[in-house]
Amino acid sequence: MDALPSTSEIVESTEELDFDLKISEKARKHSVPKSGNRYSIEDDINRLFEAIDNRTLGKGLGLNHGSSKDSLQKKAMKRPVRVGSPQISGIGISEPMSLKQALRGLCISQASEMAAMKRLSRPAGSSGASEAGTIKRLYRAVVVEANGSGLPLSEGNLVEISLVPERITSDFTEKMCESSQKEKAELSYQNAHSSPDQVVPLHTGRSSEIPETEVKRLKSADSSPTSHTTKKLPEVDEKTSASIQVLAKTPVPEGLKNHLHTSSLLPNCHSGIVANSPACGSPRIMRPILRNKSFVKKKVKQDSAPVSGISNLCSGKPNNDLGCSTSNSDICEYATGIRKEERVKGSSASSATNCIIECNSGIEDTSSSKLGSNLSGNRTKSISTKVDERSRSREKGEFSQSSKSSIGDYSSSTSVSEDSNLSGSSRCGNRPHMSKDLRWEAIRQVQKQHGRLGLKHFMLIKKLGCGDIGSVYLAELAGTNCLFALKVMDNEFLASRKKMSRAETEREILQMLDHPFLPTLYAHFVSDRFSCLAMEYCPGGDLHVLRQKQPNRSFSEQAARFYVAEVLLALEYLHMLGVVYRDLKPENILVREDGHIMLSDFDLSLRCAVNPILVQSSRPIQEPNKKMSSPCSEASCIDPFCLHPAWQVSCFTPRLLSVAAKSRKLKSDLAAQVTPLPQLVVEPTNARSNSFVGTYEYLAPEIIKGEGHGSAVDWWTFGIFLFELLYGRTPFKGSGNEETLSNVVSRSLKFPSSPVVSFHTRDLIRGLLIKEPENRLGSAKGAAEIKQHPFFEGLNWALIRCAIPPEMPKIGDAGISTPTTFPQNKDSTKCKESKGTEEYTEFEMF
Ligand SMILES: Nc1ncnc2c1ncn2[C@@H]1O[C@H](COP(=O)(O)OP(=O)(O)OP(=O)(O)O)[C@@H](O)[C@H]1O
Repeated sequence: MDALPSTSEIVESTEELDFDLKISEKARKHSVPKSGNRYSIEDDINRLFEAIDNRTLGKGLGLNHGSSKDSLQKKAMKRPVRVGSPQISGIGISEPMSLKQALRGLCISQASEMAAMKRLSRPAGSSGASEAGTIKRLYRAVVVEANGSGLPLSEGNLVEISLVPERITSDFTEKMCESSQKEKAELSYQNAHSSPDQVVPLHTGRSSEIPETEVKRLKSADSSPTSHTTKKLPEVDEKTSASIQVLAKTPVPEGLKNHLHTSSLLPNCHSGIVANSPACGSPRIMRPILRNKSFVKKKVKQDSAPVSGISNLCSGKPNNDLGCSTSNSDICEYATGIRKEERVKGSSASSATNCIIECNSGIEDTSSSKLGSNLSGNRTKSISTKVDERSRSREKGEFSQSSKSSIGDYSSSTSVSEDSNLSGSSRCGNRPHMSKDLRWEAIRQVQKQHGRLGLKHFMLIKKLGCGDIGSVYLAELAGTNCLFALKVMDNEFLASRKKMSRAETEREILQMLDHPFLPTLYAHFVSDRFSCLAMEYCPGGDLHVLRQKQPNRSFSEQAARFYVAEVLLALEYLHMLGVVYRDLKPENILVREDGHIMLSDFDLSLRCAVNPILVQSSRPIQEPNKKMSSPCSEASCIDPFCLHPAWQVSCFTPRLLSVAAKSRKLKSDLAAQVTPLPQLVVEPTNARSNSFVGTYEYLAPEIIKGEGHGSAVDWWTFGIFLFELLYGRTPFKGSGNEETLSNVVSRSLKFPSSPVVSFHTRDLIRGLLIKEPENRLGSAKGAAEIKQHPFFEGLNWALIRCAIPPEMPKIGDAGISTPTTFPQNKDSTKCKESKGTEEYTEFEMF
C-alpha cells in the first residue's frame, strides 16, 4: 500500500465526510479479521490507510462525485504546507509525513511515554534523573509546546504559559465575578486582541470584547495633516478585564508571584487578574479624555504663618481629632480649586498658557467632530476647552501650575451615604515593600480607637495641589506624627461631572501598587460628601520643577538616565498589573525625600488584560554596540557608559564588579548569546482602547489618529519624556495644540543641536518615537526590550533604588520640601468652627 503523498493528508473537509465515512465503513467491512485473528495496531493502521487510499484513488480516477479539482484545491489550501519528503514522525517535528507515519510515530511516542511513566513510578533515586535533567525536560517541553503549535522556534514566537493552578483561577474568577456584580452597571471591560501569528495561547483567557461606539477621529497619518477627515470622538469602554491566565505547573518567578499575588487580592474582576467569565464584565460608558499639558503660573501669597515642624502642629494636642488648624482653611480652596475650570471654560488653549482641554459628554459630538477637523484647519479650536488652573507647588514664591484636565465622564455615579473606612491597614500585609512602615500601625491604632477612619482624624497642613478630580493636601494623622498626602474628592462634583469612574480607577490602581517607585495607598474612606485617599507623601516636588532648576533647564544624560530608568521600572510593573499608564510627563513624577521618584496620578490609566507570554528567541541576545568605556574625568563627557566620578552611583555594575565578577558576567553574557533563554513577557501588548486620552505634547500618534492604542503608548510617552528631560522641551510642540497634534502625526523627529546628546541616547529616543506602534521599541516585549538598549548598559536594574540620585530635594525640618508655599485661602477667616460632632464638619464650610 503506497500512499501517494497527496493523499495522506488529513483534511478538514466536511463536504466529503459522508463519502469518507462510507468508504471507511466499506474498508472496515472488507478488513474484518478472520475469526481467530487478534486485532493489532498495525492492522488498524493498514486498514485505515487502505480506506483512505481507496477514497483518494477513486477521486484521482474520476470516480468521485462532483468536481475533484475544486475539492483538491480546497484541501490544498487547508492542508499544512509540505516541503520535502516524508520522514519518521516524532513529537515536535514539524516536517510533513504520511498519516501512517504519523500514527506509527504516535504509537512510538505513546510507548515511550508509557516507558517514561514507568520510570517515574519507580522509587526516587532509581531513575538516576537529576534535578537539572528535570529542568531541562521542562524547558524542552515548553519549547516543544511552542514548536508543536506549528510555529517555528524563531524570534518573536510567543508562548503563553500558565502560572498558577487552575483551581485557583476558578476561585478567583468566582470571587471577583461576585464582587463585580455590584459594579455591573458601571464597569465594562475591553478585550485585548490576541495576535495569532505571534502568540500561541496555551490557554486563552481574555474576556470578550465590548463593542466600542463609532468615533470621529483624526485621519490617518499617512495622509496629509490638512486632509484629515472628521471622526467622532470615542465613547468607549476603558476597563478591560484583566486576565493573567493561570494554570498549573509552570514555575513562577518570585517577582512575578508577588505581582500576581497582589493582583489576585483585588476586590473585583478588573483588578488585574482573571476576568474571563462574561459575568465579570458589563459595559461601562467611558467618555473621551483629552488633556493638555500646560502651565499657568500664579503668584500666591506666602504663608504668613510659616509652616513649622509637623510635630508642633500635633504635639500637645494629641486628642484633637478634628484637627481644625489653619490648614483646614486651605481645604476650603478645594472646591474652588476644582471648579476653576468652570470659570475658564471656553478659554482658548494656547501653547503659551498650557491649558487643559476637556470634552465632556455634553459636548462630545461637537467636540469630536471639531476635533476631527482639527488637523485640517482649526480642528482643535473646535474642541470645547477648559483651561484648568491648578495649584501646584513651584519655585520660590511662585505657585506654578500644571494644567491637566480630562474628559472622563461616566454615565452613572455612586452615592455613598456613610463613612466607610477601607483598604488601608488591612492591606498592609499585601505590600511587602512597605509592610514595616509605621503609618500602617498609626492607622490601625486610630481605627481601633475610633472604629473607623475619617477626615476628622487628619489635620490638614497644606495644600499640595489640585487635580482634575480632587485636591491633595499634606495631612497629619492626628496625634501620630505621620504625614500623608490626602486626596480629597467631592462626590457630588465627581458624580455631576461623571468623573466618579476616574476616581474609582485611580483608587483601584493605587490599591494594587506595591513598588518603590509608585505611591502606597494607606487608606481610603468615603463620606456623604467626600472620597479620600490617604497616600504616601512625596515631599520633593515634581520633575518638571526640578528640571527647571537645572542649568539650561535640562538634565544631564546621567541624571536623565537615572530618572527614566526608575520610571521604566514603574511602567514595567504597572504593565504587569495590566495597567497602561497613558499620562507620563515630568509633572506626574514626584521626587521622594531620598531623591528617588514616585510616579503619580492614575485616573487616566487604562485597565486591561495581561497574559504572561514566553518569548522564544532563536537569535543570540544582541550585543551592545558599544562596550563600556572606562571612567572618564571630563566633566562634559556625554558618553552614557562613562561613569563620571561625580556620578557615583554605586549600583551601576561597571564600578562594582570585581574582576572575577566581571569575568563571570562575561561568561554568562556569552552563554546567553549562544543559547538564549526564552523570555517571560508580562505586558499588555494587546490591550486596545480608543479613548482620546493624554496630554497634547505627549499624545501618541495612534491616539490622535484614533486607531486604537495599547501599552505601546507608554513607550511613546517614555520617549517624549526622555527627550524633554534632555532638551528642556518636547519634540513635537507646535505653536498651538492643533499644530502639536499635526506634528506628532506627520512631522519627523529632529534633535536640537544643543545640548549635545550621545548617539545611544538619540537612538533610544528614535526607537521609542517610531510613529507606528507595532514597530516601536517596547511594543513586542515591553520594558525588557527597552532595558536592553545600550543607553542603559551597565545599569544595575535590581539595585537602582539603592543608587544615589542625581539630586536630593531640600527638605525642611518637618519633612516638607522647601521652598514651601502655603496657599492660604483668602476666606480662611470665614471658615466655620468645627463642631467636632461629625467627621467631616470642617468640610461643610464649602
Ligand atoms: N503623594 C503625593 N505627595 C506629594 N504631592 C502630591 C502627591 N500626590 C499628588 N501630589 C500633588 O498634588 C497635585 C494634585 O495631584 P493630583 O494627582 O490630584 O492631580 P494631577 O496630577 O494634577 O492630575 P489629575 O487631574 O489627573 O488629578 C499634584 O500637583 C501633585 O504634585
